[in-house]
Amino acid sequence: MAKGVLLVNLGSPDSTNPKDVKRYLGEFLMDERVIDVPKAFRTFLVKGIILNTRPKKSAAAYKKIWWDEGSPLIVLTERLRDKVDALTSIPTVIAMRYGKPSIKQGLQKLHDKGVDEVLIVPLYPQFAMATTETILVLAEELRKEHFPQMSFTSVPAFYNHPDYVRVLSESIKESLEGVDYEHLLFSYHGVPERHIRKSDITKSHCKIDGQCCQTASKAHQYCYRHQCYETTKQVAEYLSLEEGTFSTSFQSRLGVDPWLQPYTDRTIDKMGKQGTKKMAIVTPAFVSDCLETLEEIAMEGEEIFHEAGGKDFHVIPCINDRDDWVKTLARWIDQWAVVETEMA
Ligand SMILES: C=CC1=C(C)c2cc3[nH]c(cc4nc(cc5[nH]c(cc1n2)c(C)c5CCC(=O)O)C(CCC(=O)O)=C4C)c(C)c3C=C
Ligand SMILES: [Fe+2]
Ligand SMILES: [Fe+2]
Repeated sequence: MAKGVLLVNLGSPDSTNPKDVKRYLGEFLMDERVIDVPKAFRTFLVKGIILNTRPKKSAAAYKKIWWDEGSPLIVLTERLRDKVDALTSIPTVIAMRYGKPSIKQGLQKLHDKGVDEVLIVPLYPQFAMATTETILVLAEELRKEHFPQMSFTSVPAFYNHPDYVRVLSESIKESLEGVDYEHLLFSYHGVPERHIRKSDITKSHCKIDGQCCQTASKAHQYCYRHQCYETTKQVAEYLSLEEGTFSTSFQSRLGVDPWLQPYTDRTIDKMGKQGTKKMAIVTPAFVSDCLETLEEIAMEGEEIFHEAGGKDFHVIPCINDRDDWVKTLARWIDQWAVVETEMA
């Protein structure tokens, strides 16, 4: 039995050309775990409405953040892979849930190296059906159809893992060194409230009422909202942040359904209008900097803050390919390899 690792991130378009952006958004938004409505309605919404207007707007946004080497999200995931691969003896490849390299290509690469035991690492600290779950479901479908000899194990959501909390907290501490700020906002990618209820394995716990996420429940193993608030809480404890100097919000909503609140854009606007002059912002739902951090937060967010009367807007980078994060991932991989070998 030979072991290998598949690091999986969200993915990006092949280029900033609106045609490539349209193809990417089509694959992304037709995923039933992203826009979770009946297929006929999803097809109408995505192909009949969203893909007629959004690709041009998104392409313009991608143009603002694109690097010479390509999409920041892909380049940063490649850098992470190179560093992790150099630290462990287990072959490590990357894959994207949408776009390239696909999960099928990643598994094929591992297969070609003789790997038949795969550790899947969804690069999302918090579980969501639109991220972690869709990766695992697709990987299993591909395994059954193309790689029946392979077996999979996956790294669970690591939102509260002490190693991850330490890496994220240290990254915040370093970025804030010498920075004068009044408020630190933890901005997570949003999801429709409906997704939270759908992922509730108890079918009755998640009410999104401000209390459920603080009341112990086995539902929290799959509750994105709980896991986001827990990441904030544990980082705040690690950094000894004072109550009232930090808060949590949710960004990037799409469509008219209610998404998790408070919304990041409105929060930034409100803070500026209420007199906050210096704020810092961190985006812990993203391991790699991407469109949502480099454009929506660092550009649009800053503009909202300035227009609302704010002055200094400090954006903390994602953990990307930081050495302590690379070492953490390599250690998790090595631990998995040892345990699996001992059990074999
Ligand atoms: C219904 C729509 C969407 C859900 C639900 C959603 C959840 C979700 N997404 C991420 C991480 C990323 N999303 C990114 C871009 C992006 N997300 C959506 C829509 C939903 N996301 C769209 C339409 C886009 C494309 C850009 C745009 O048109 O605005 C990215 C960036 C990709 C990049 O190339 O840089 C990331 C990363 C999470 C973590 C999440 C749920 C928890
Ligand atoms: Fe998204
Ligand atoms: Fe909850």
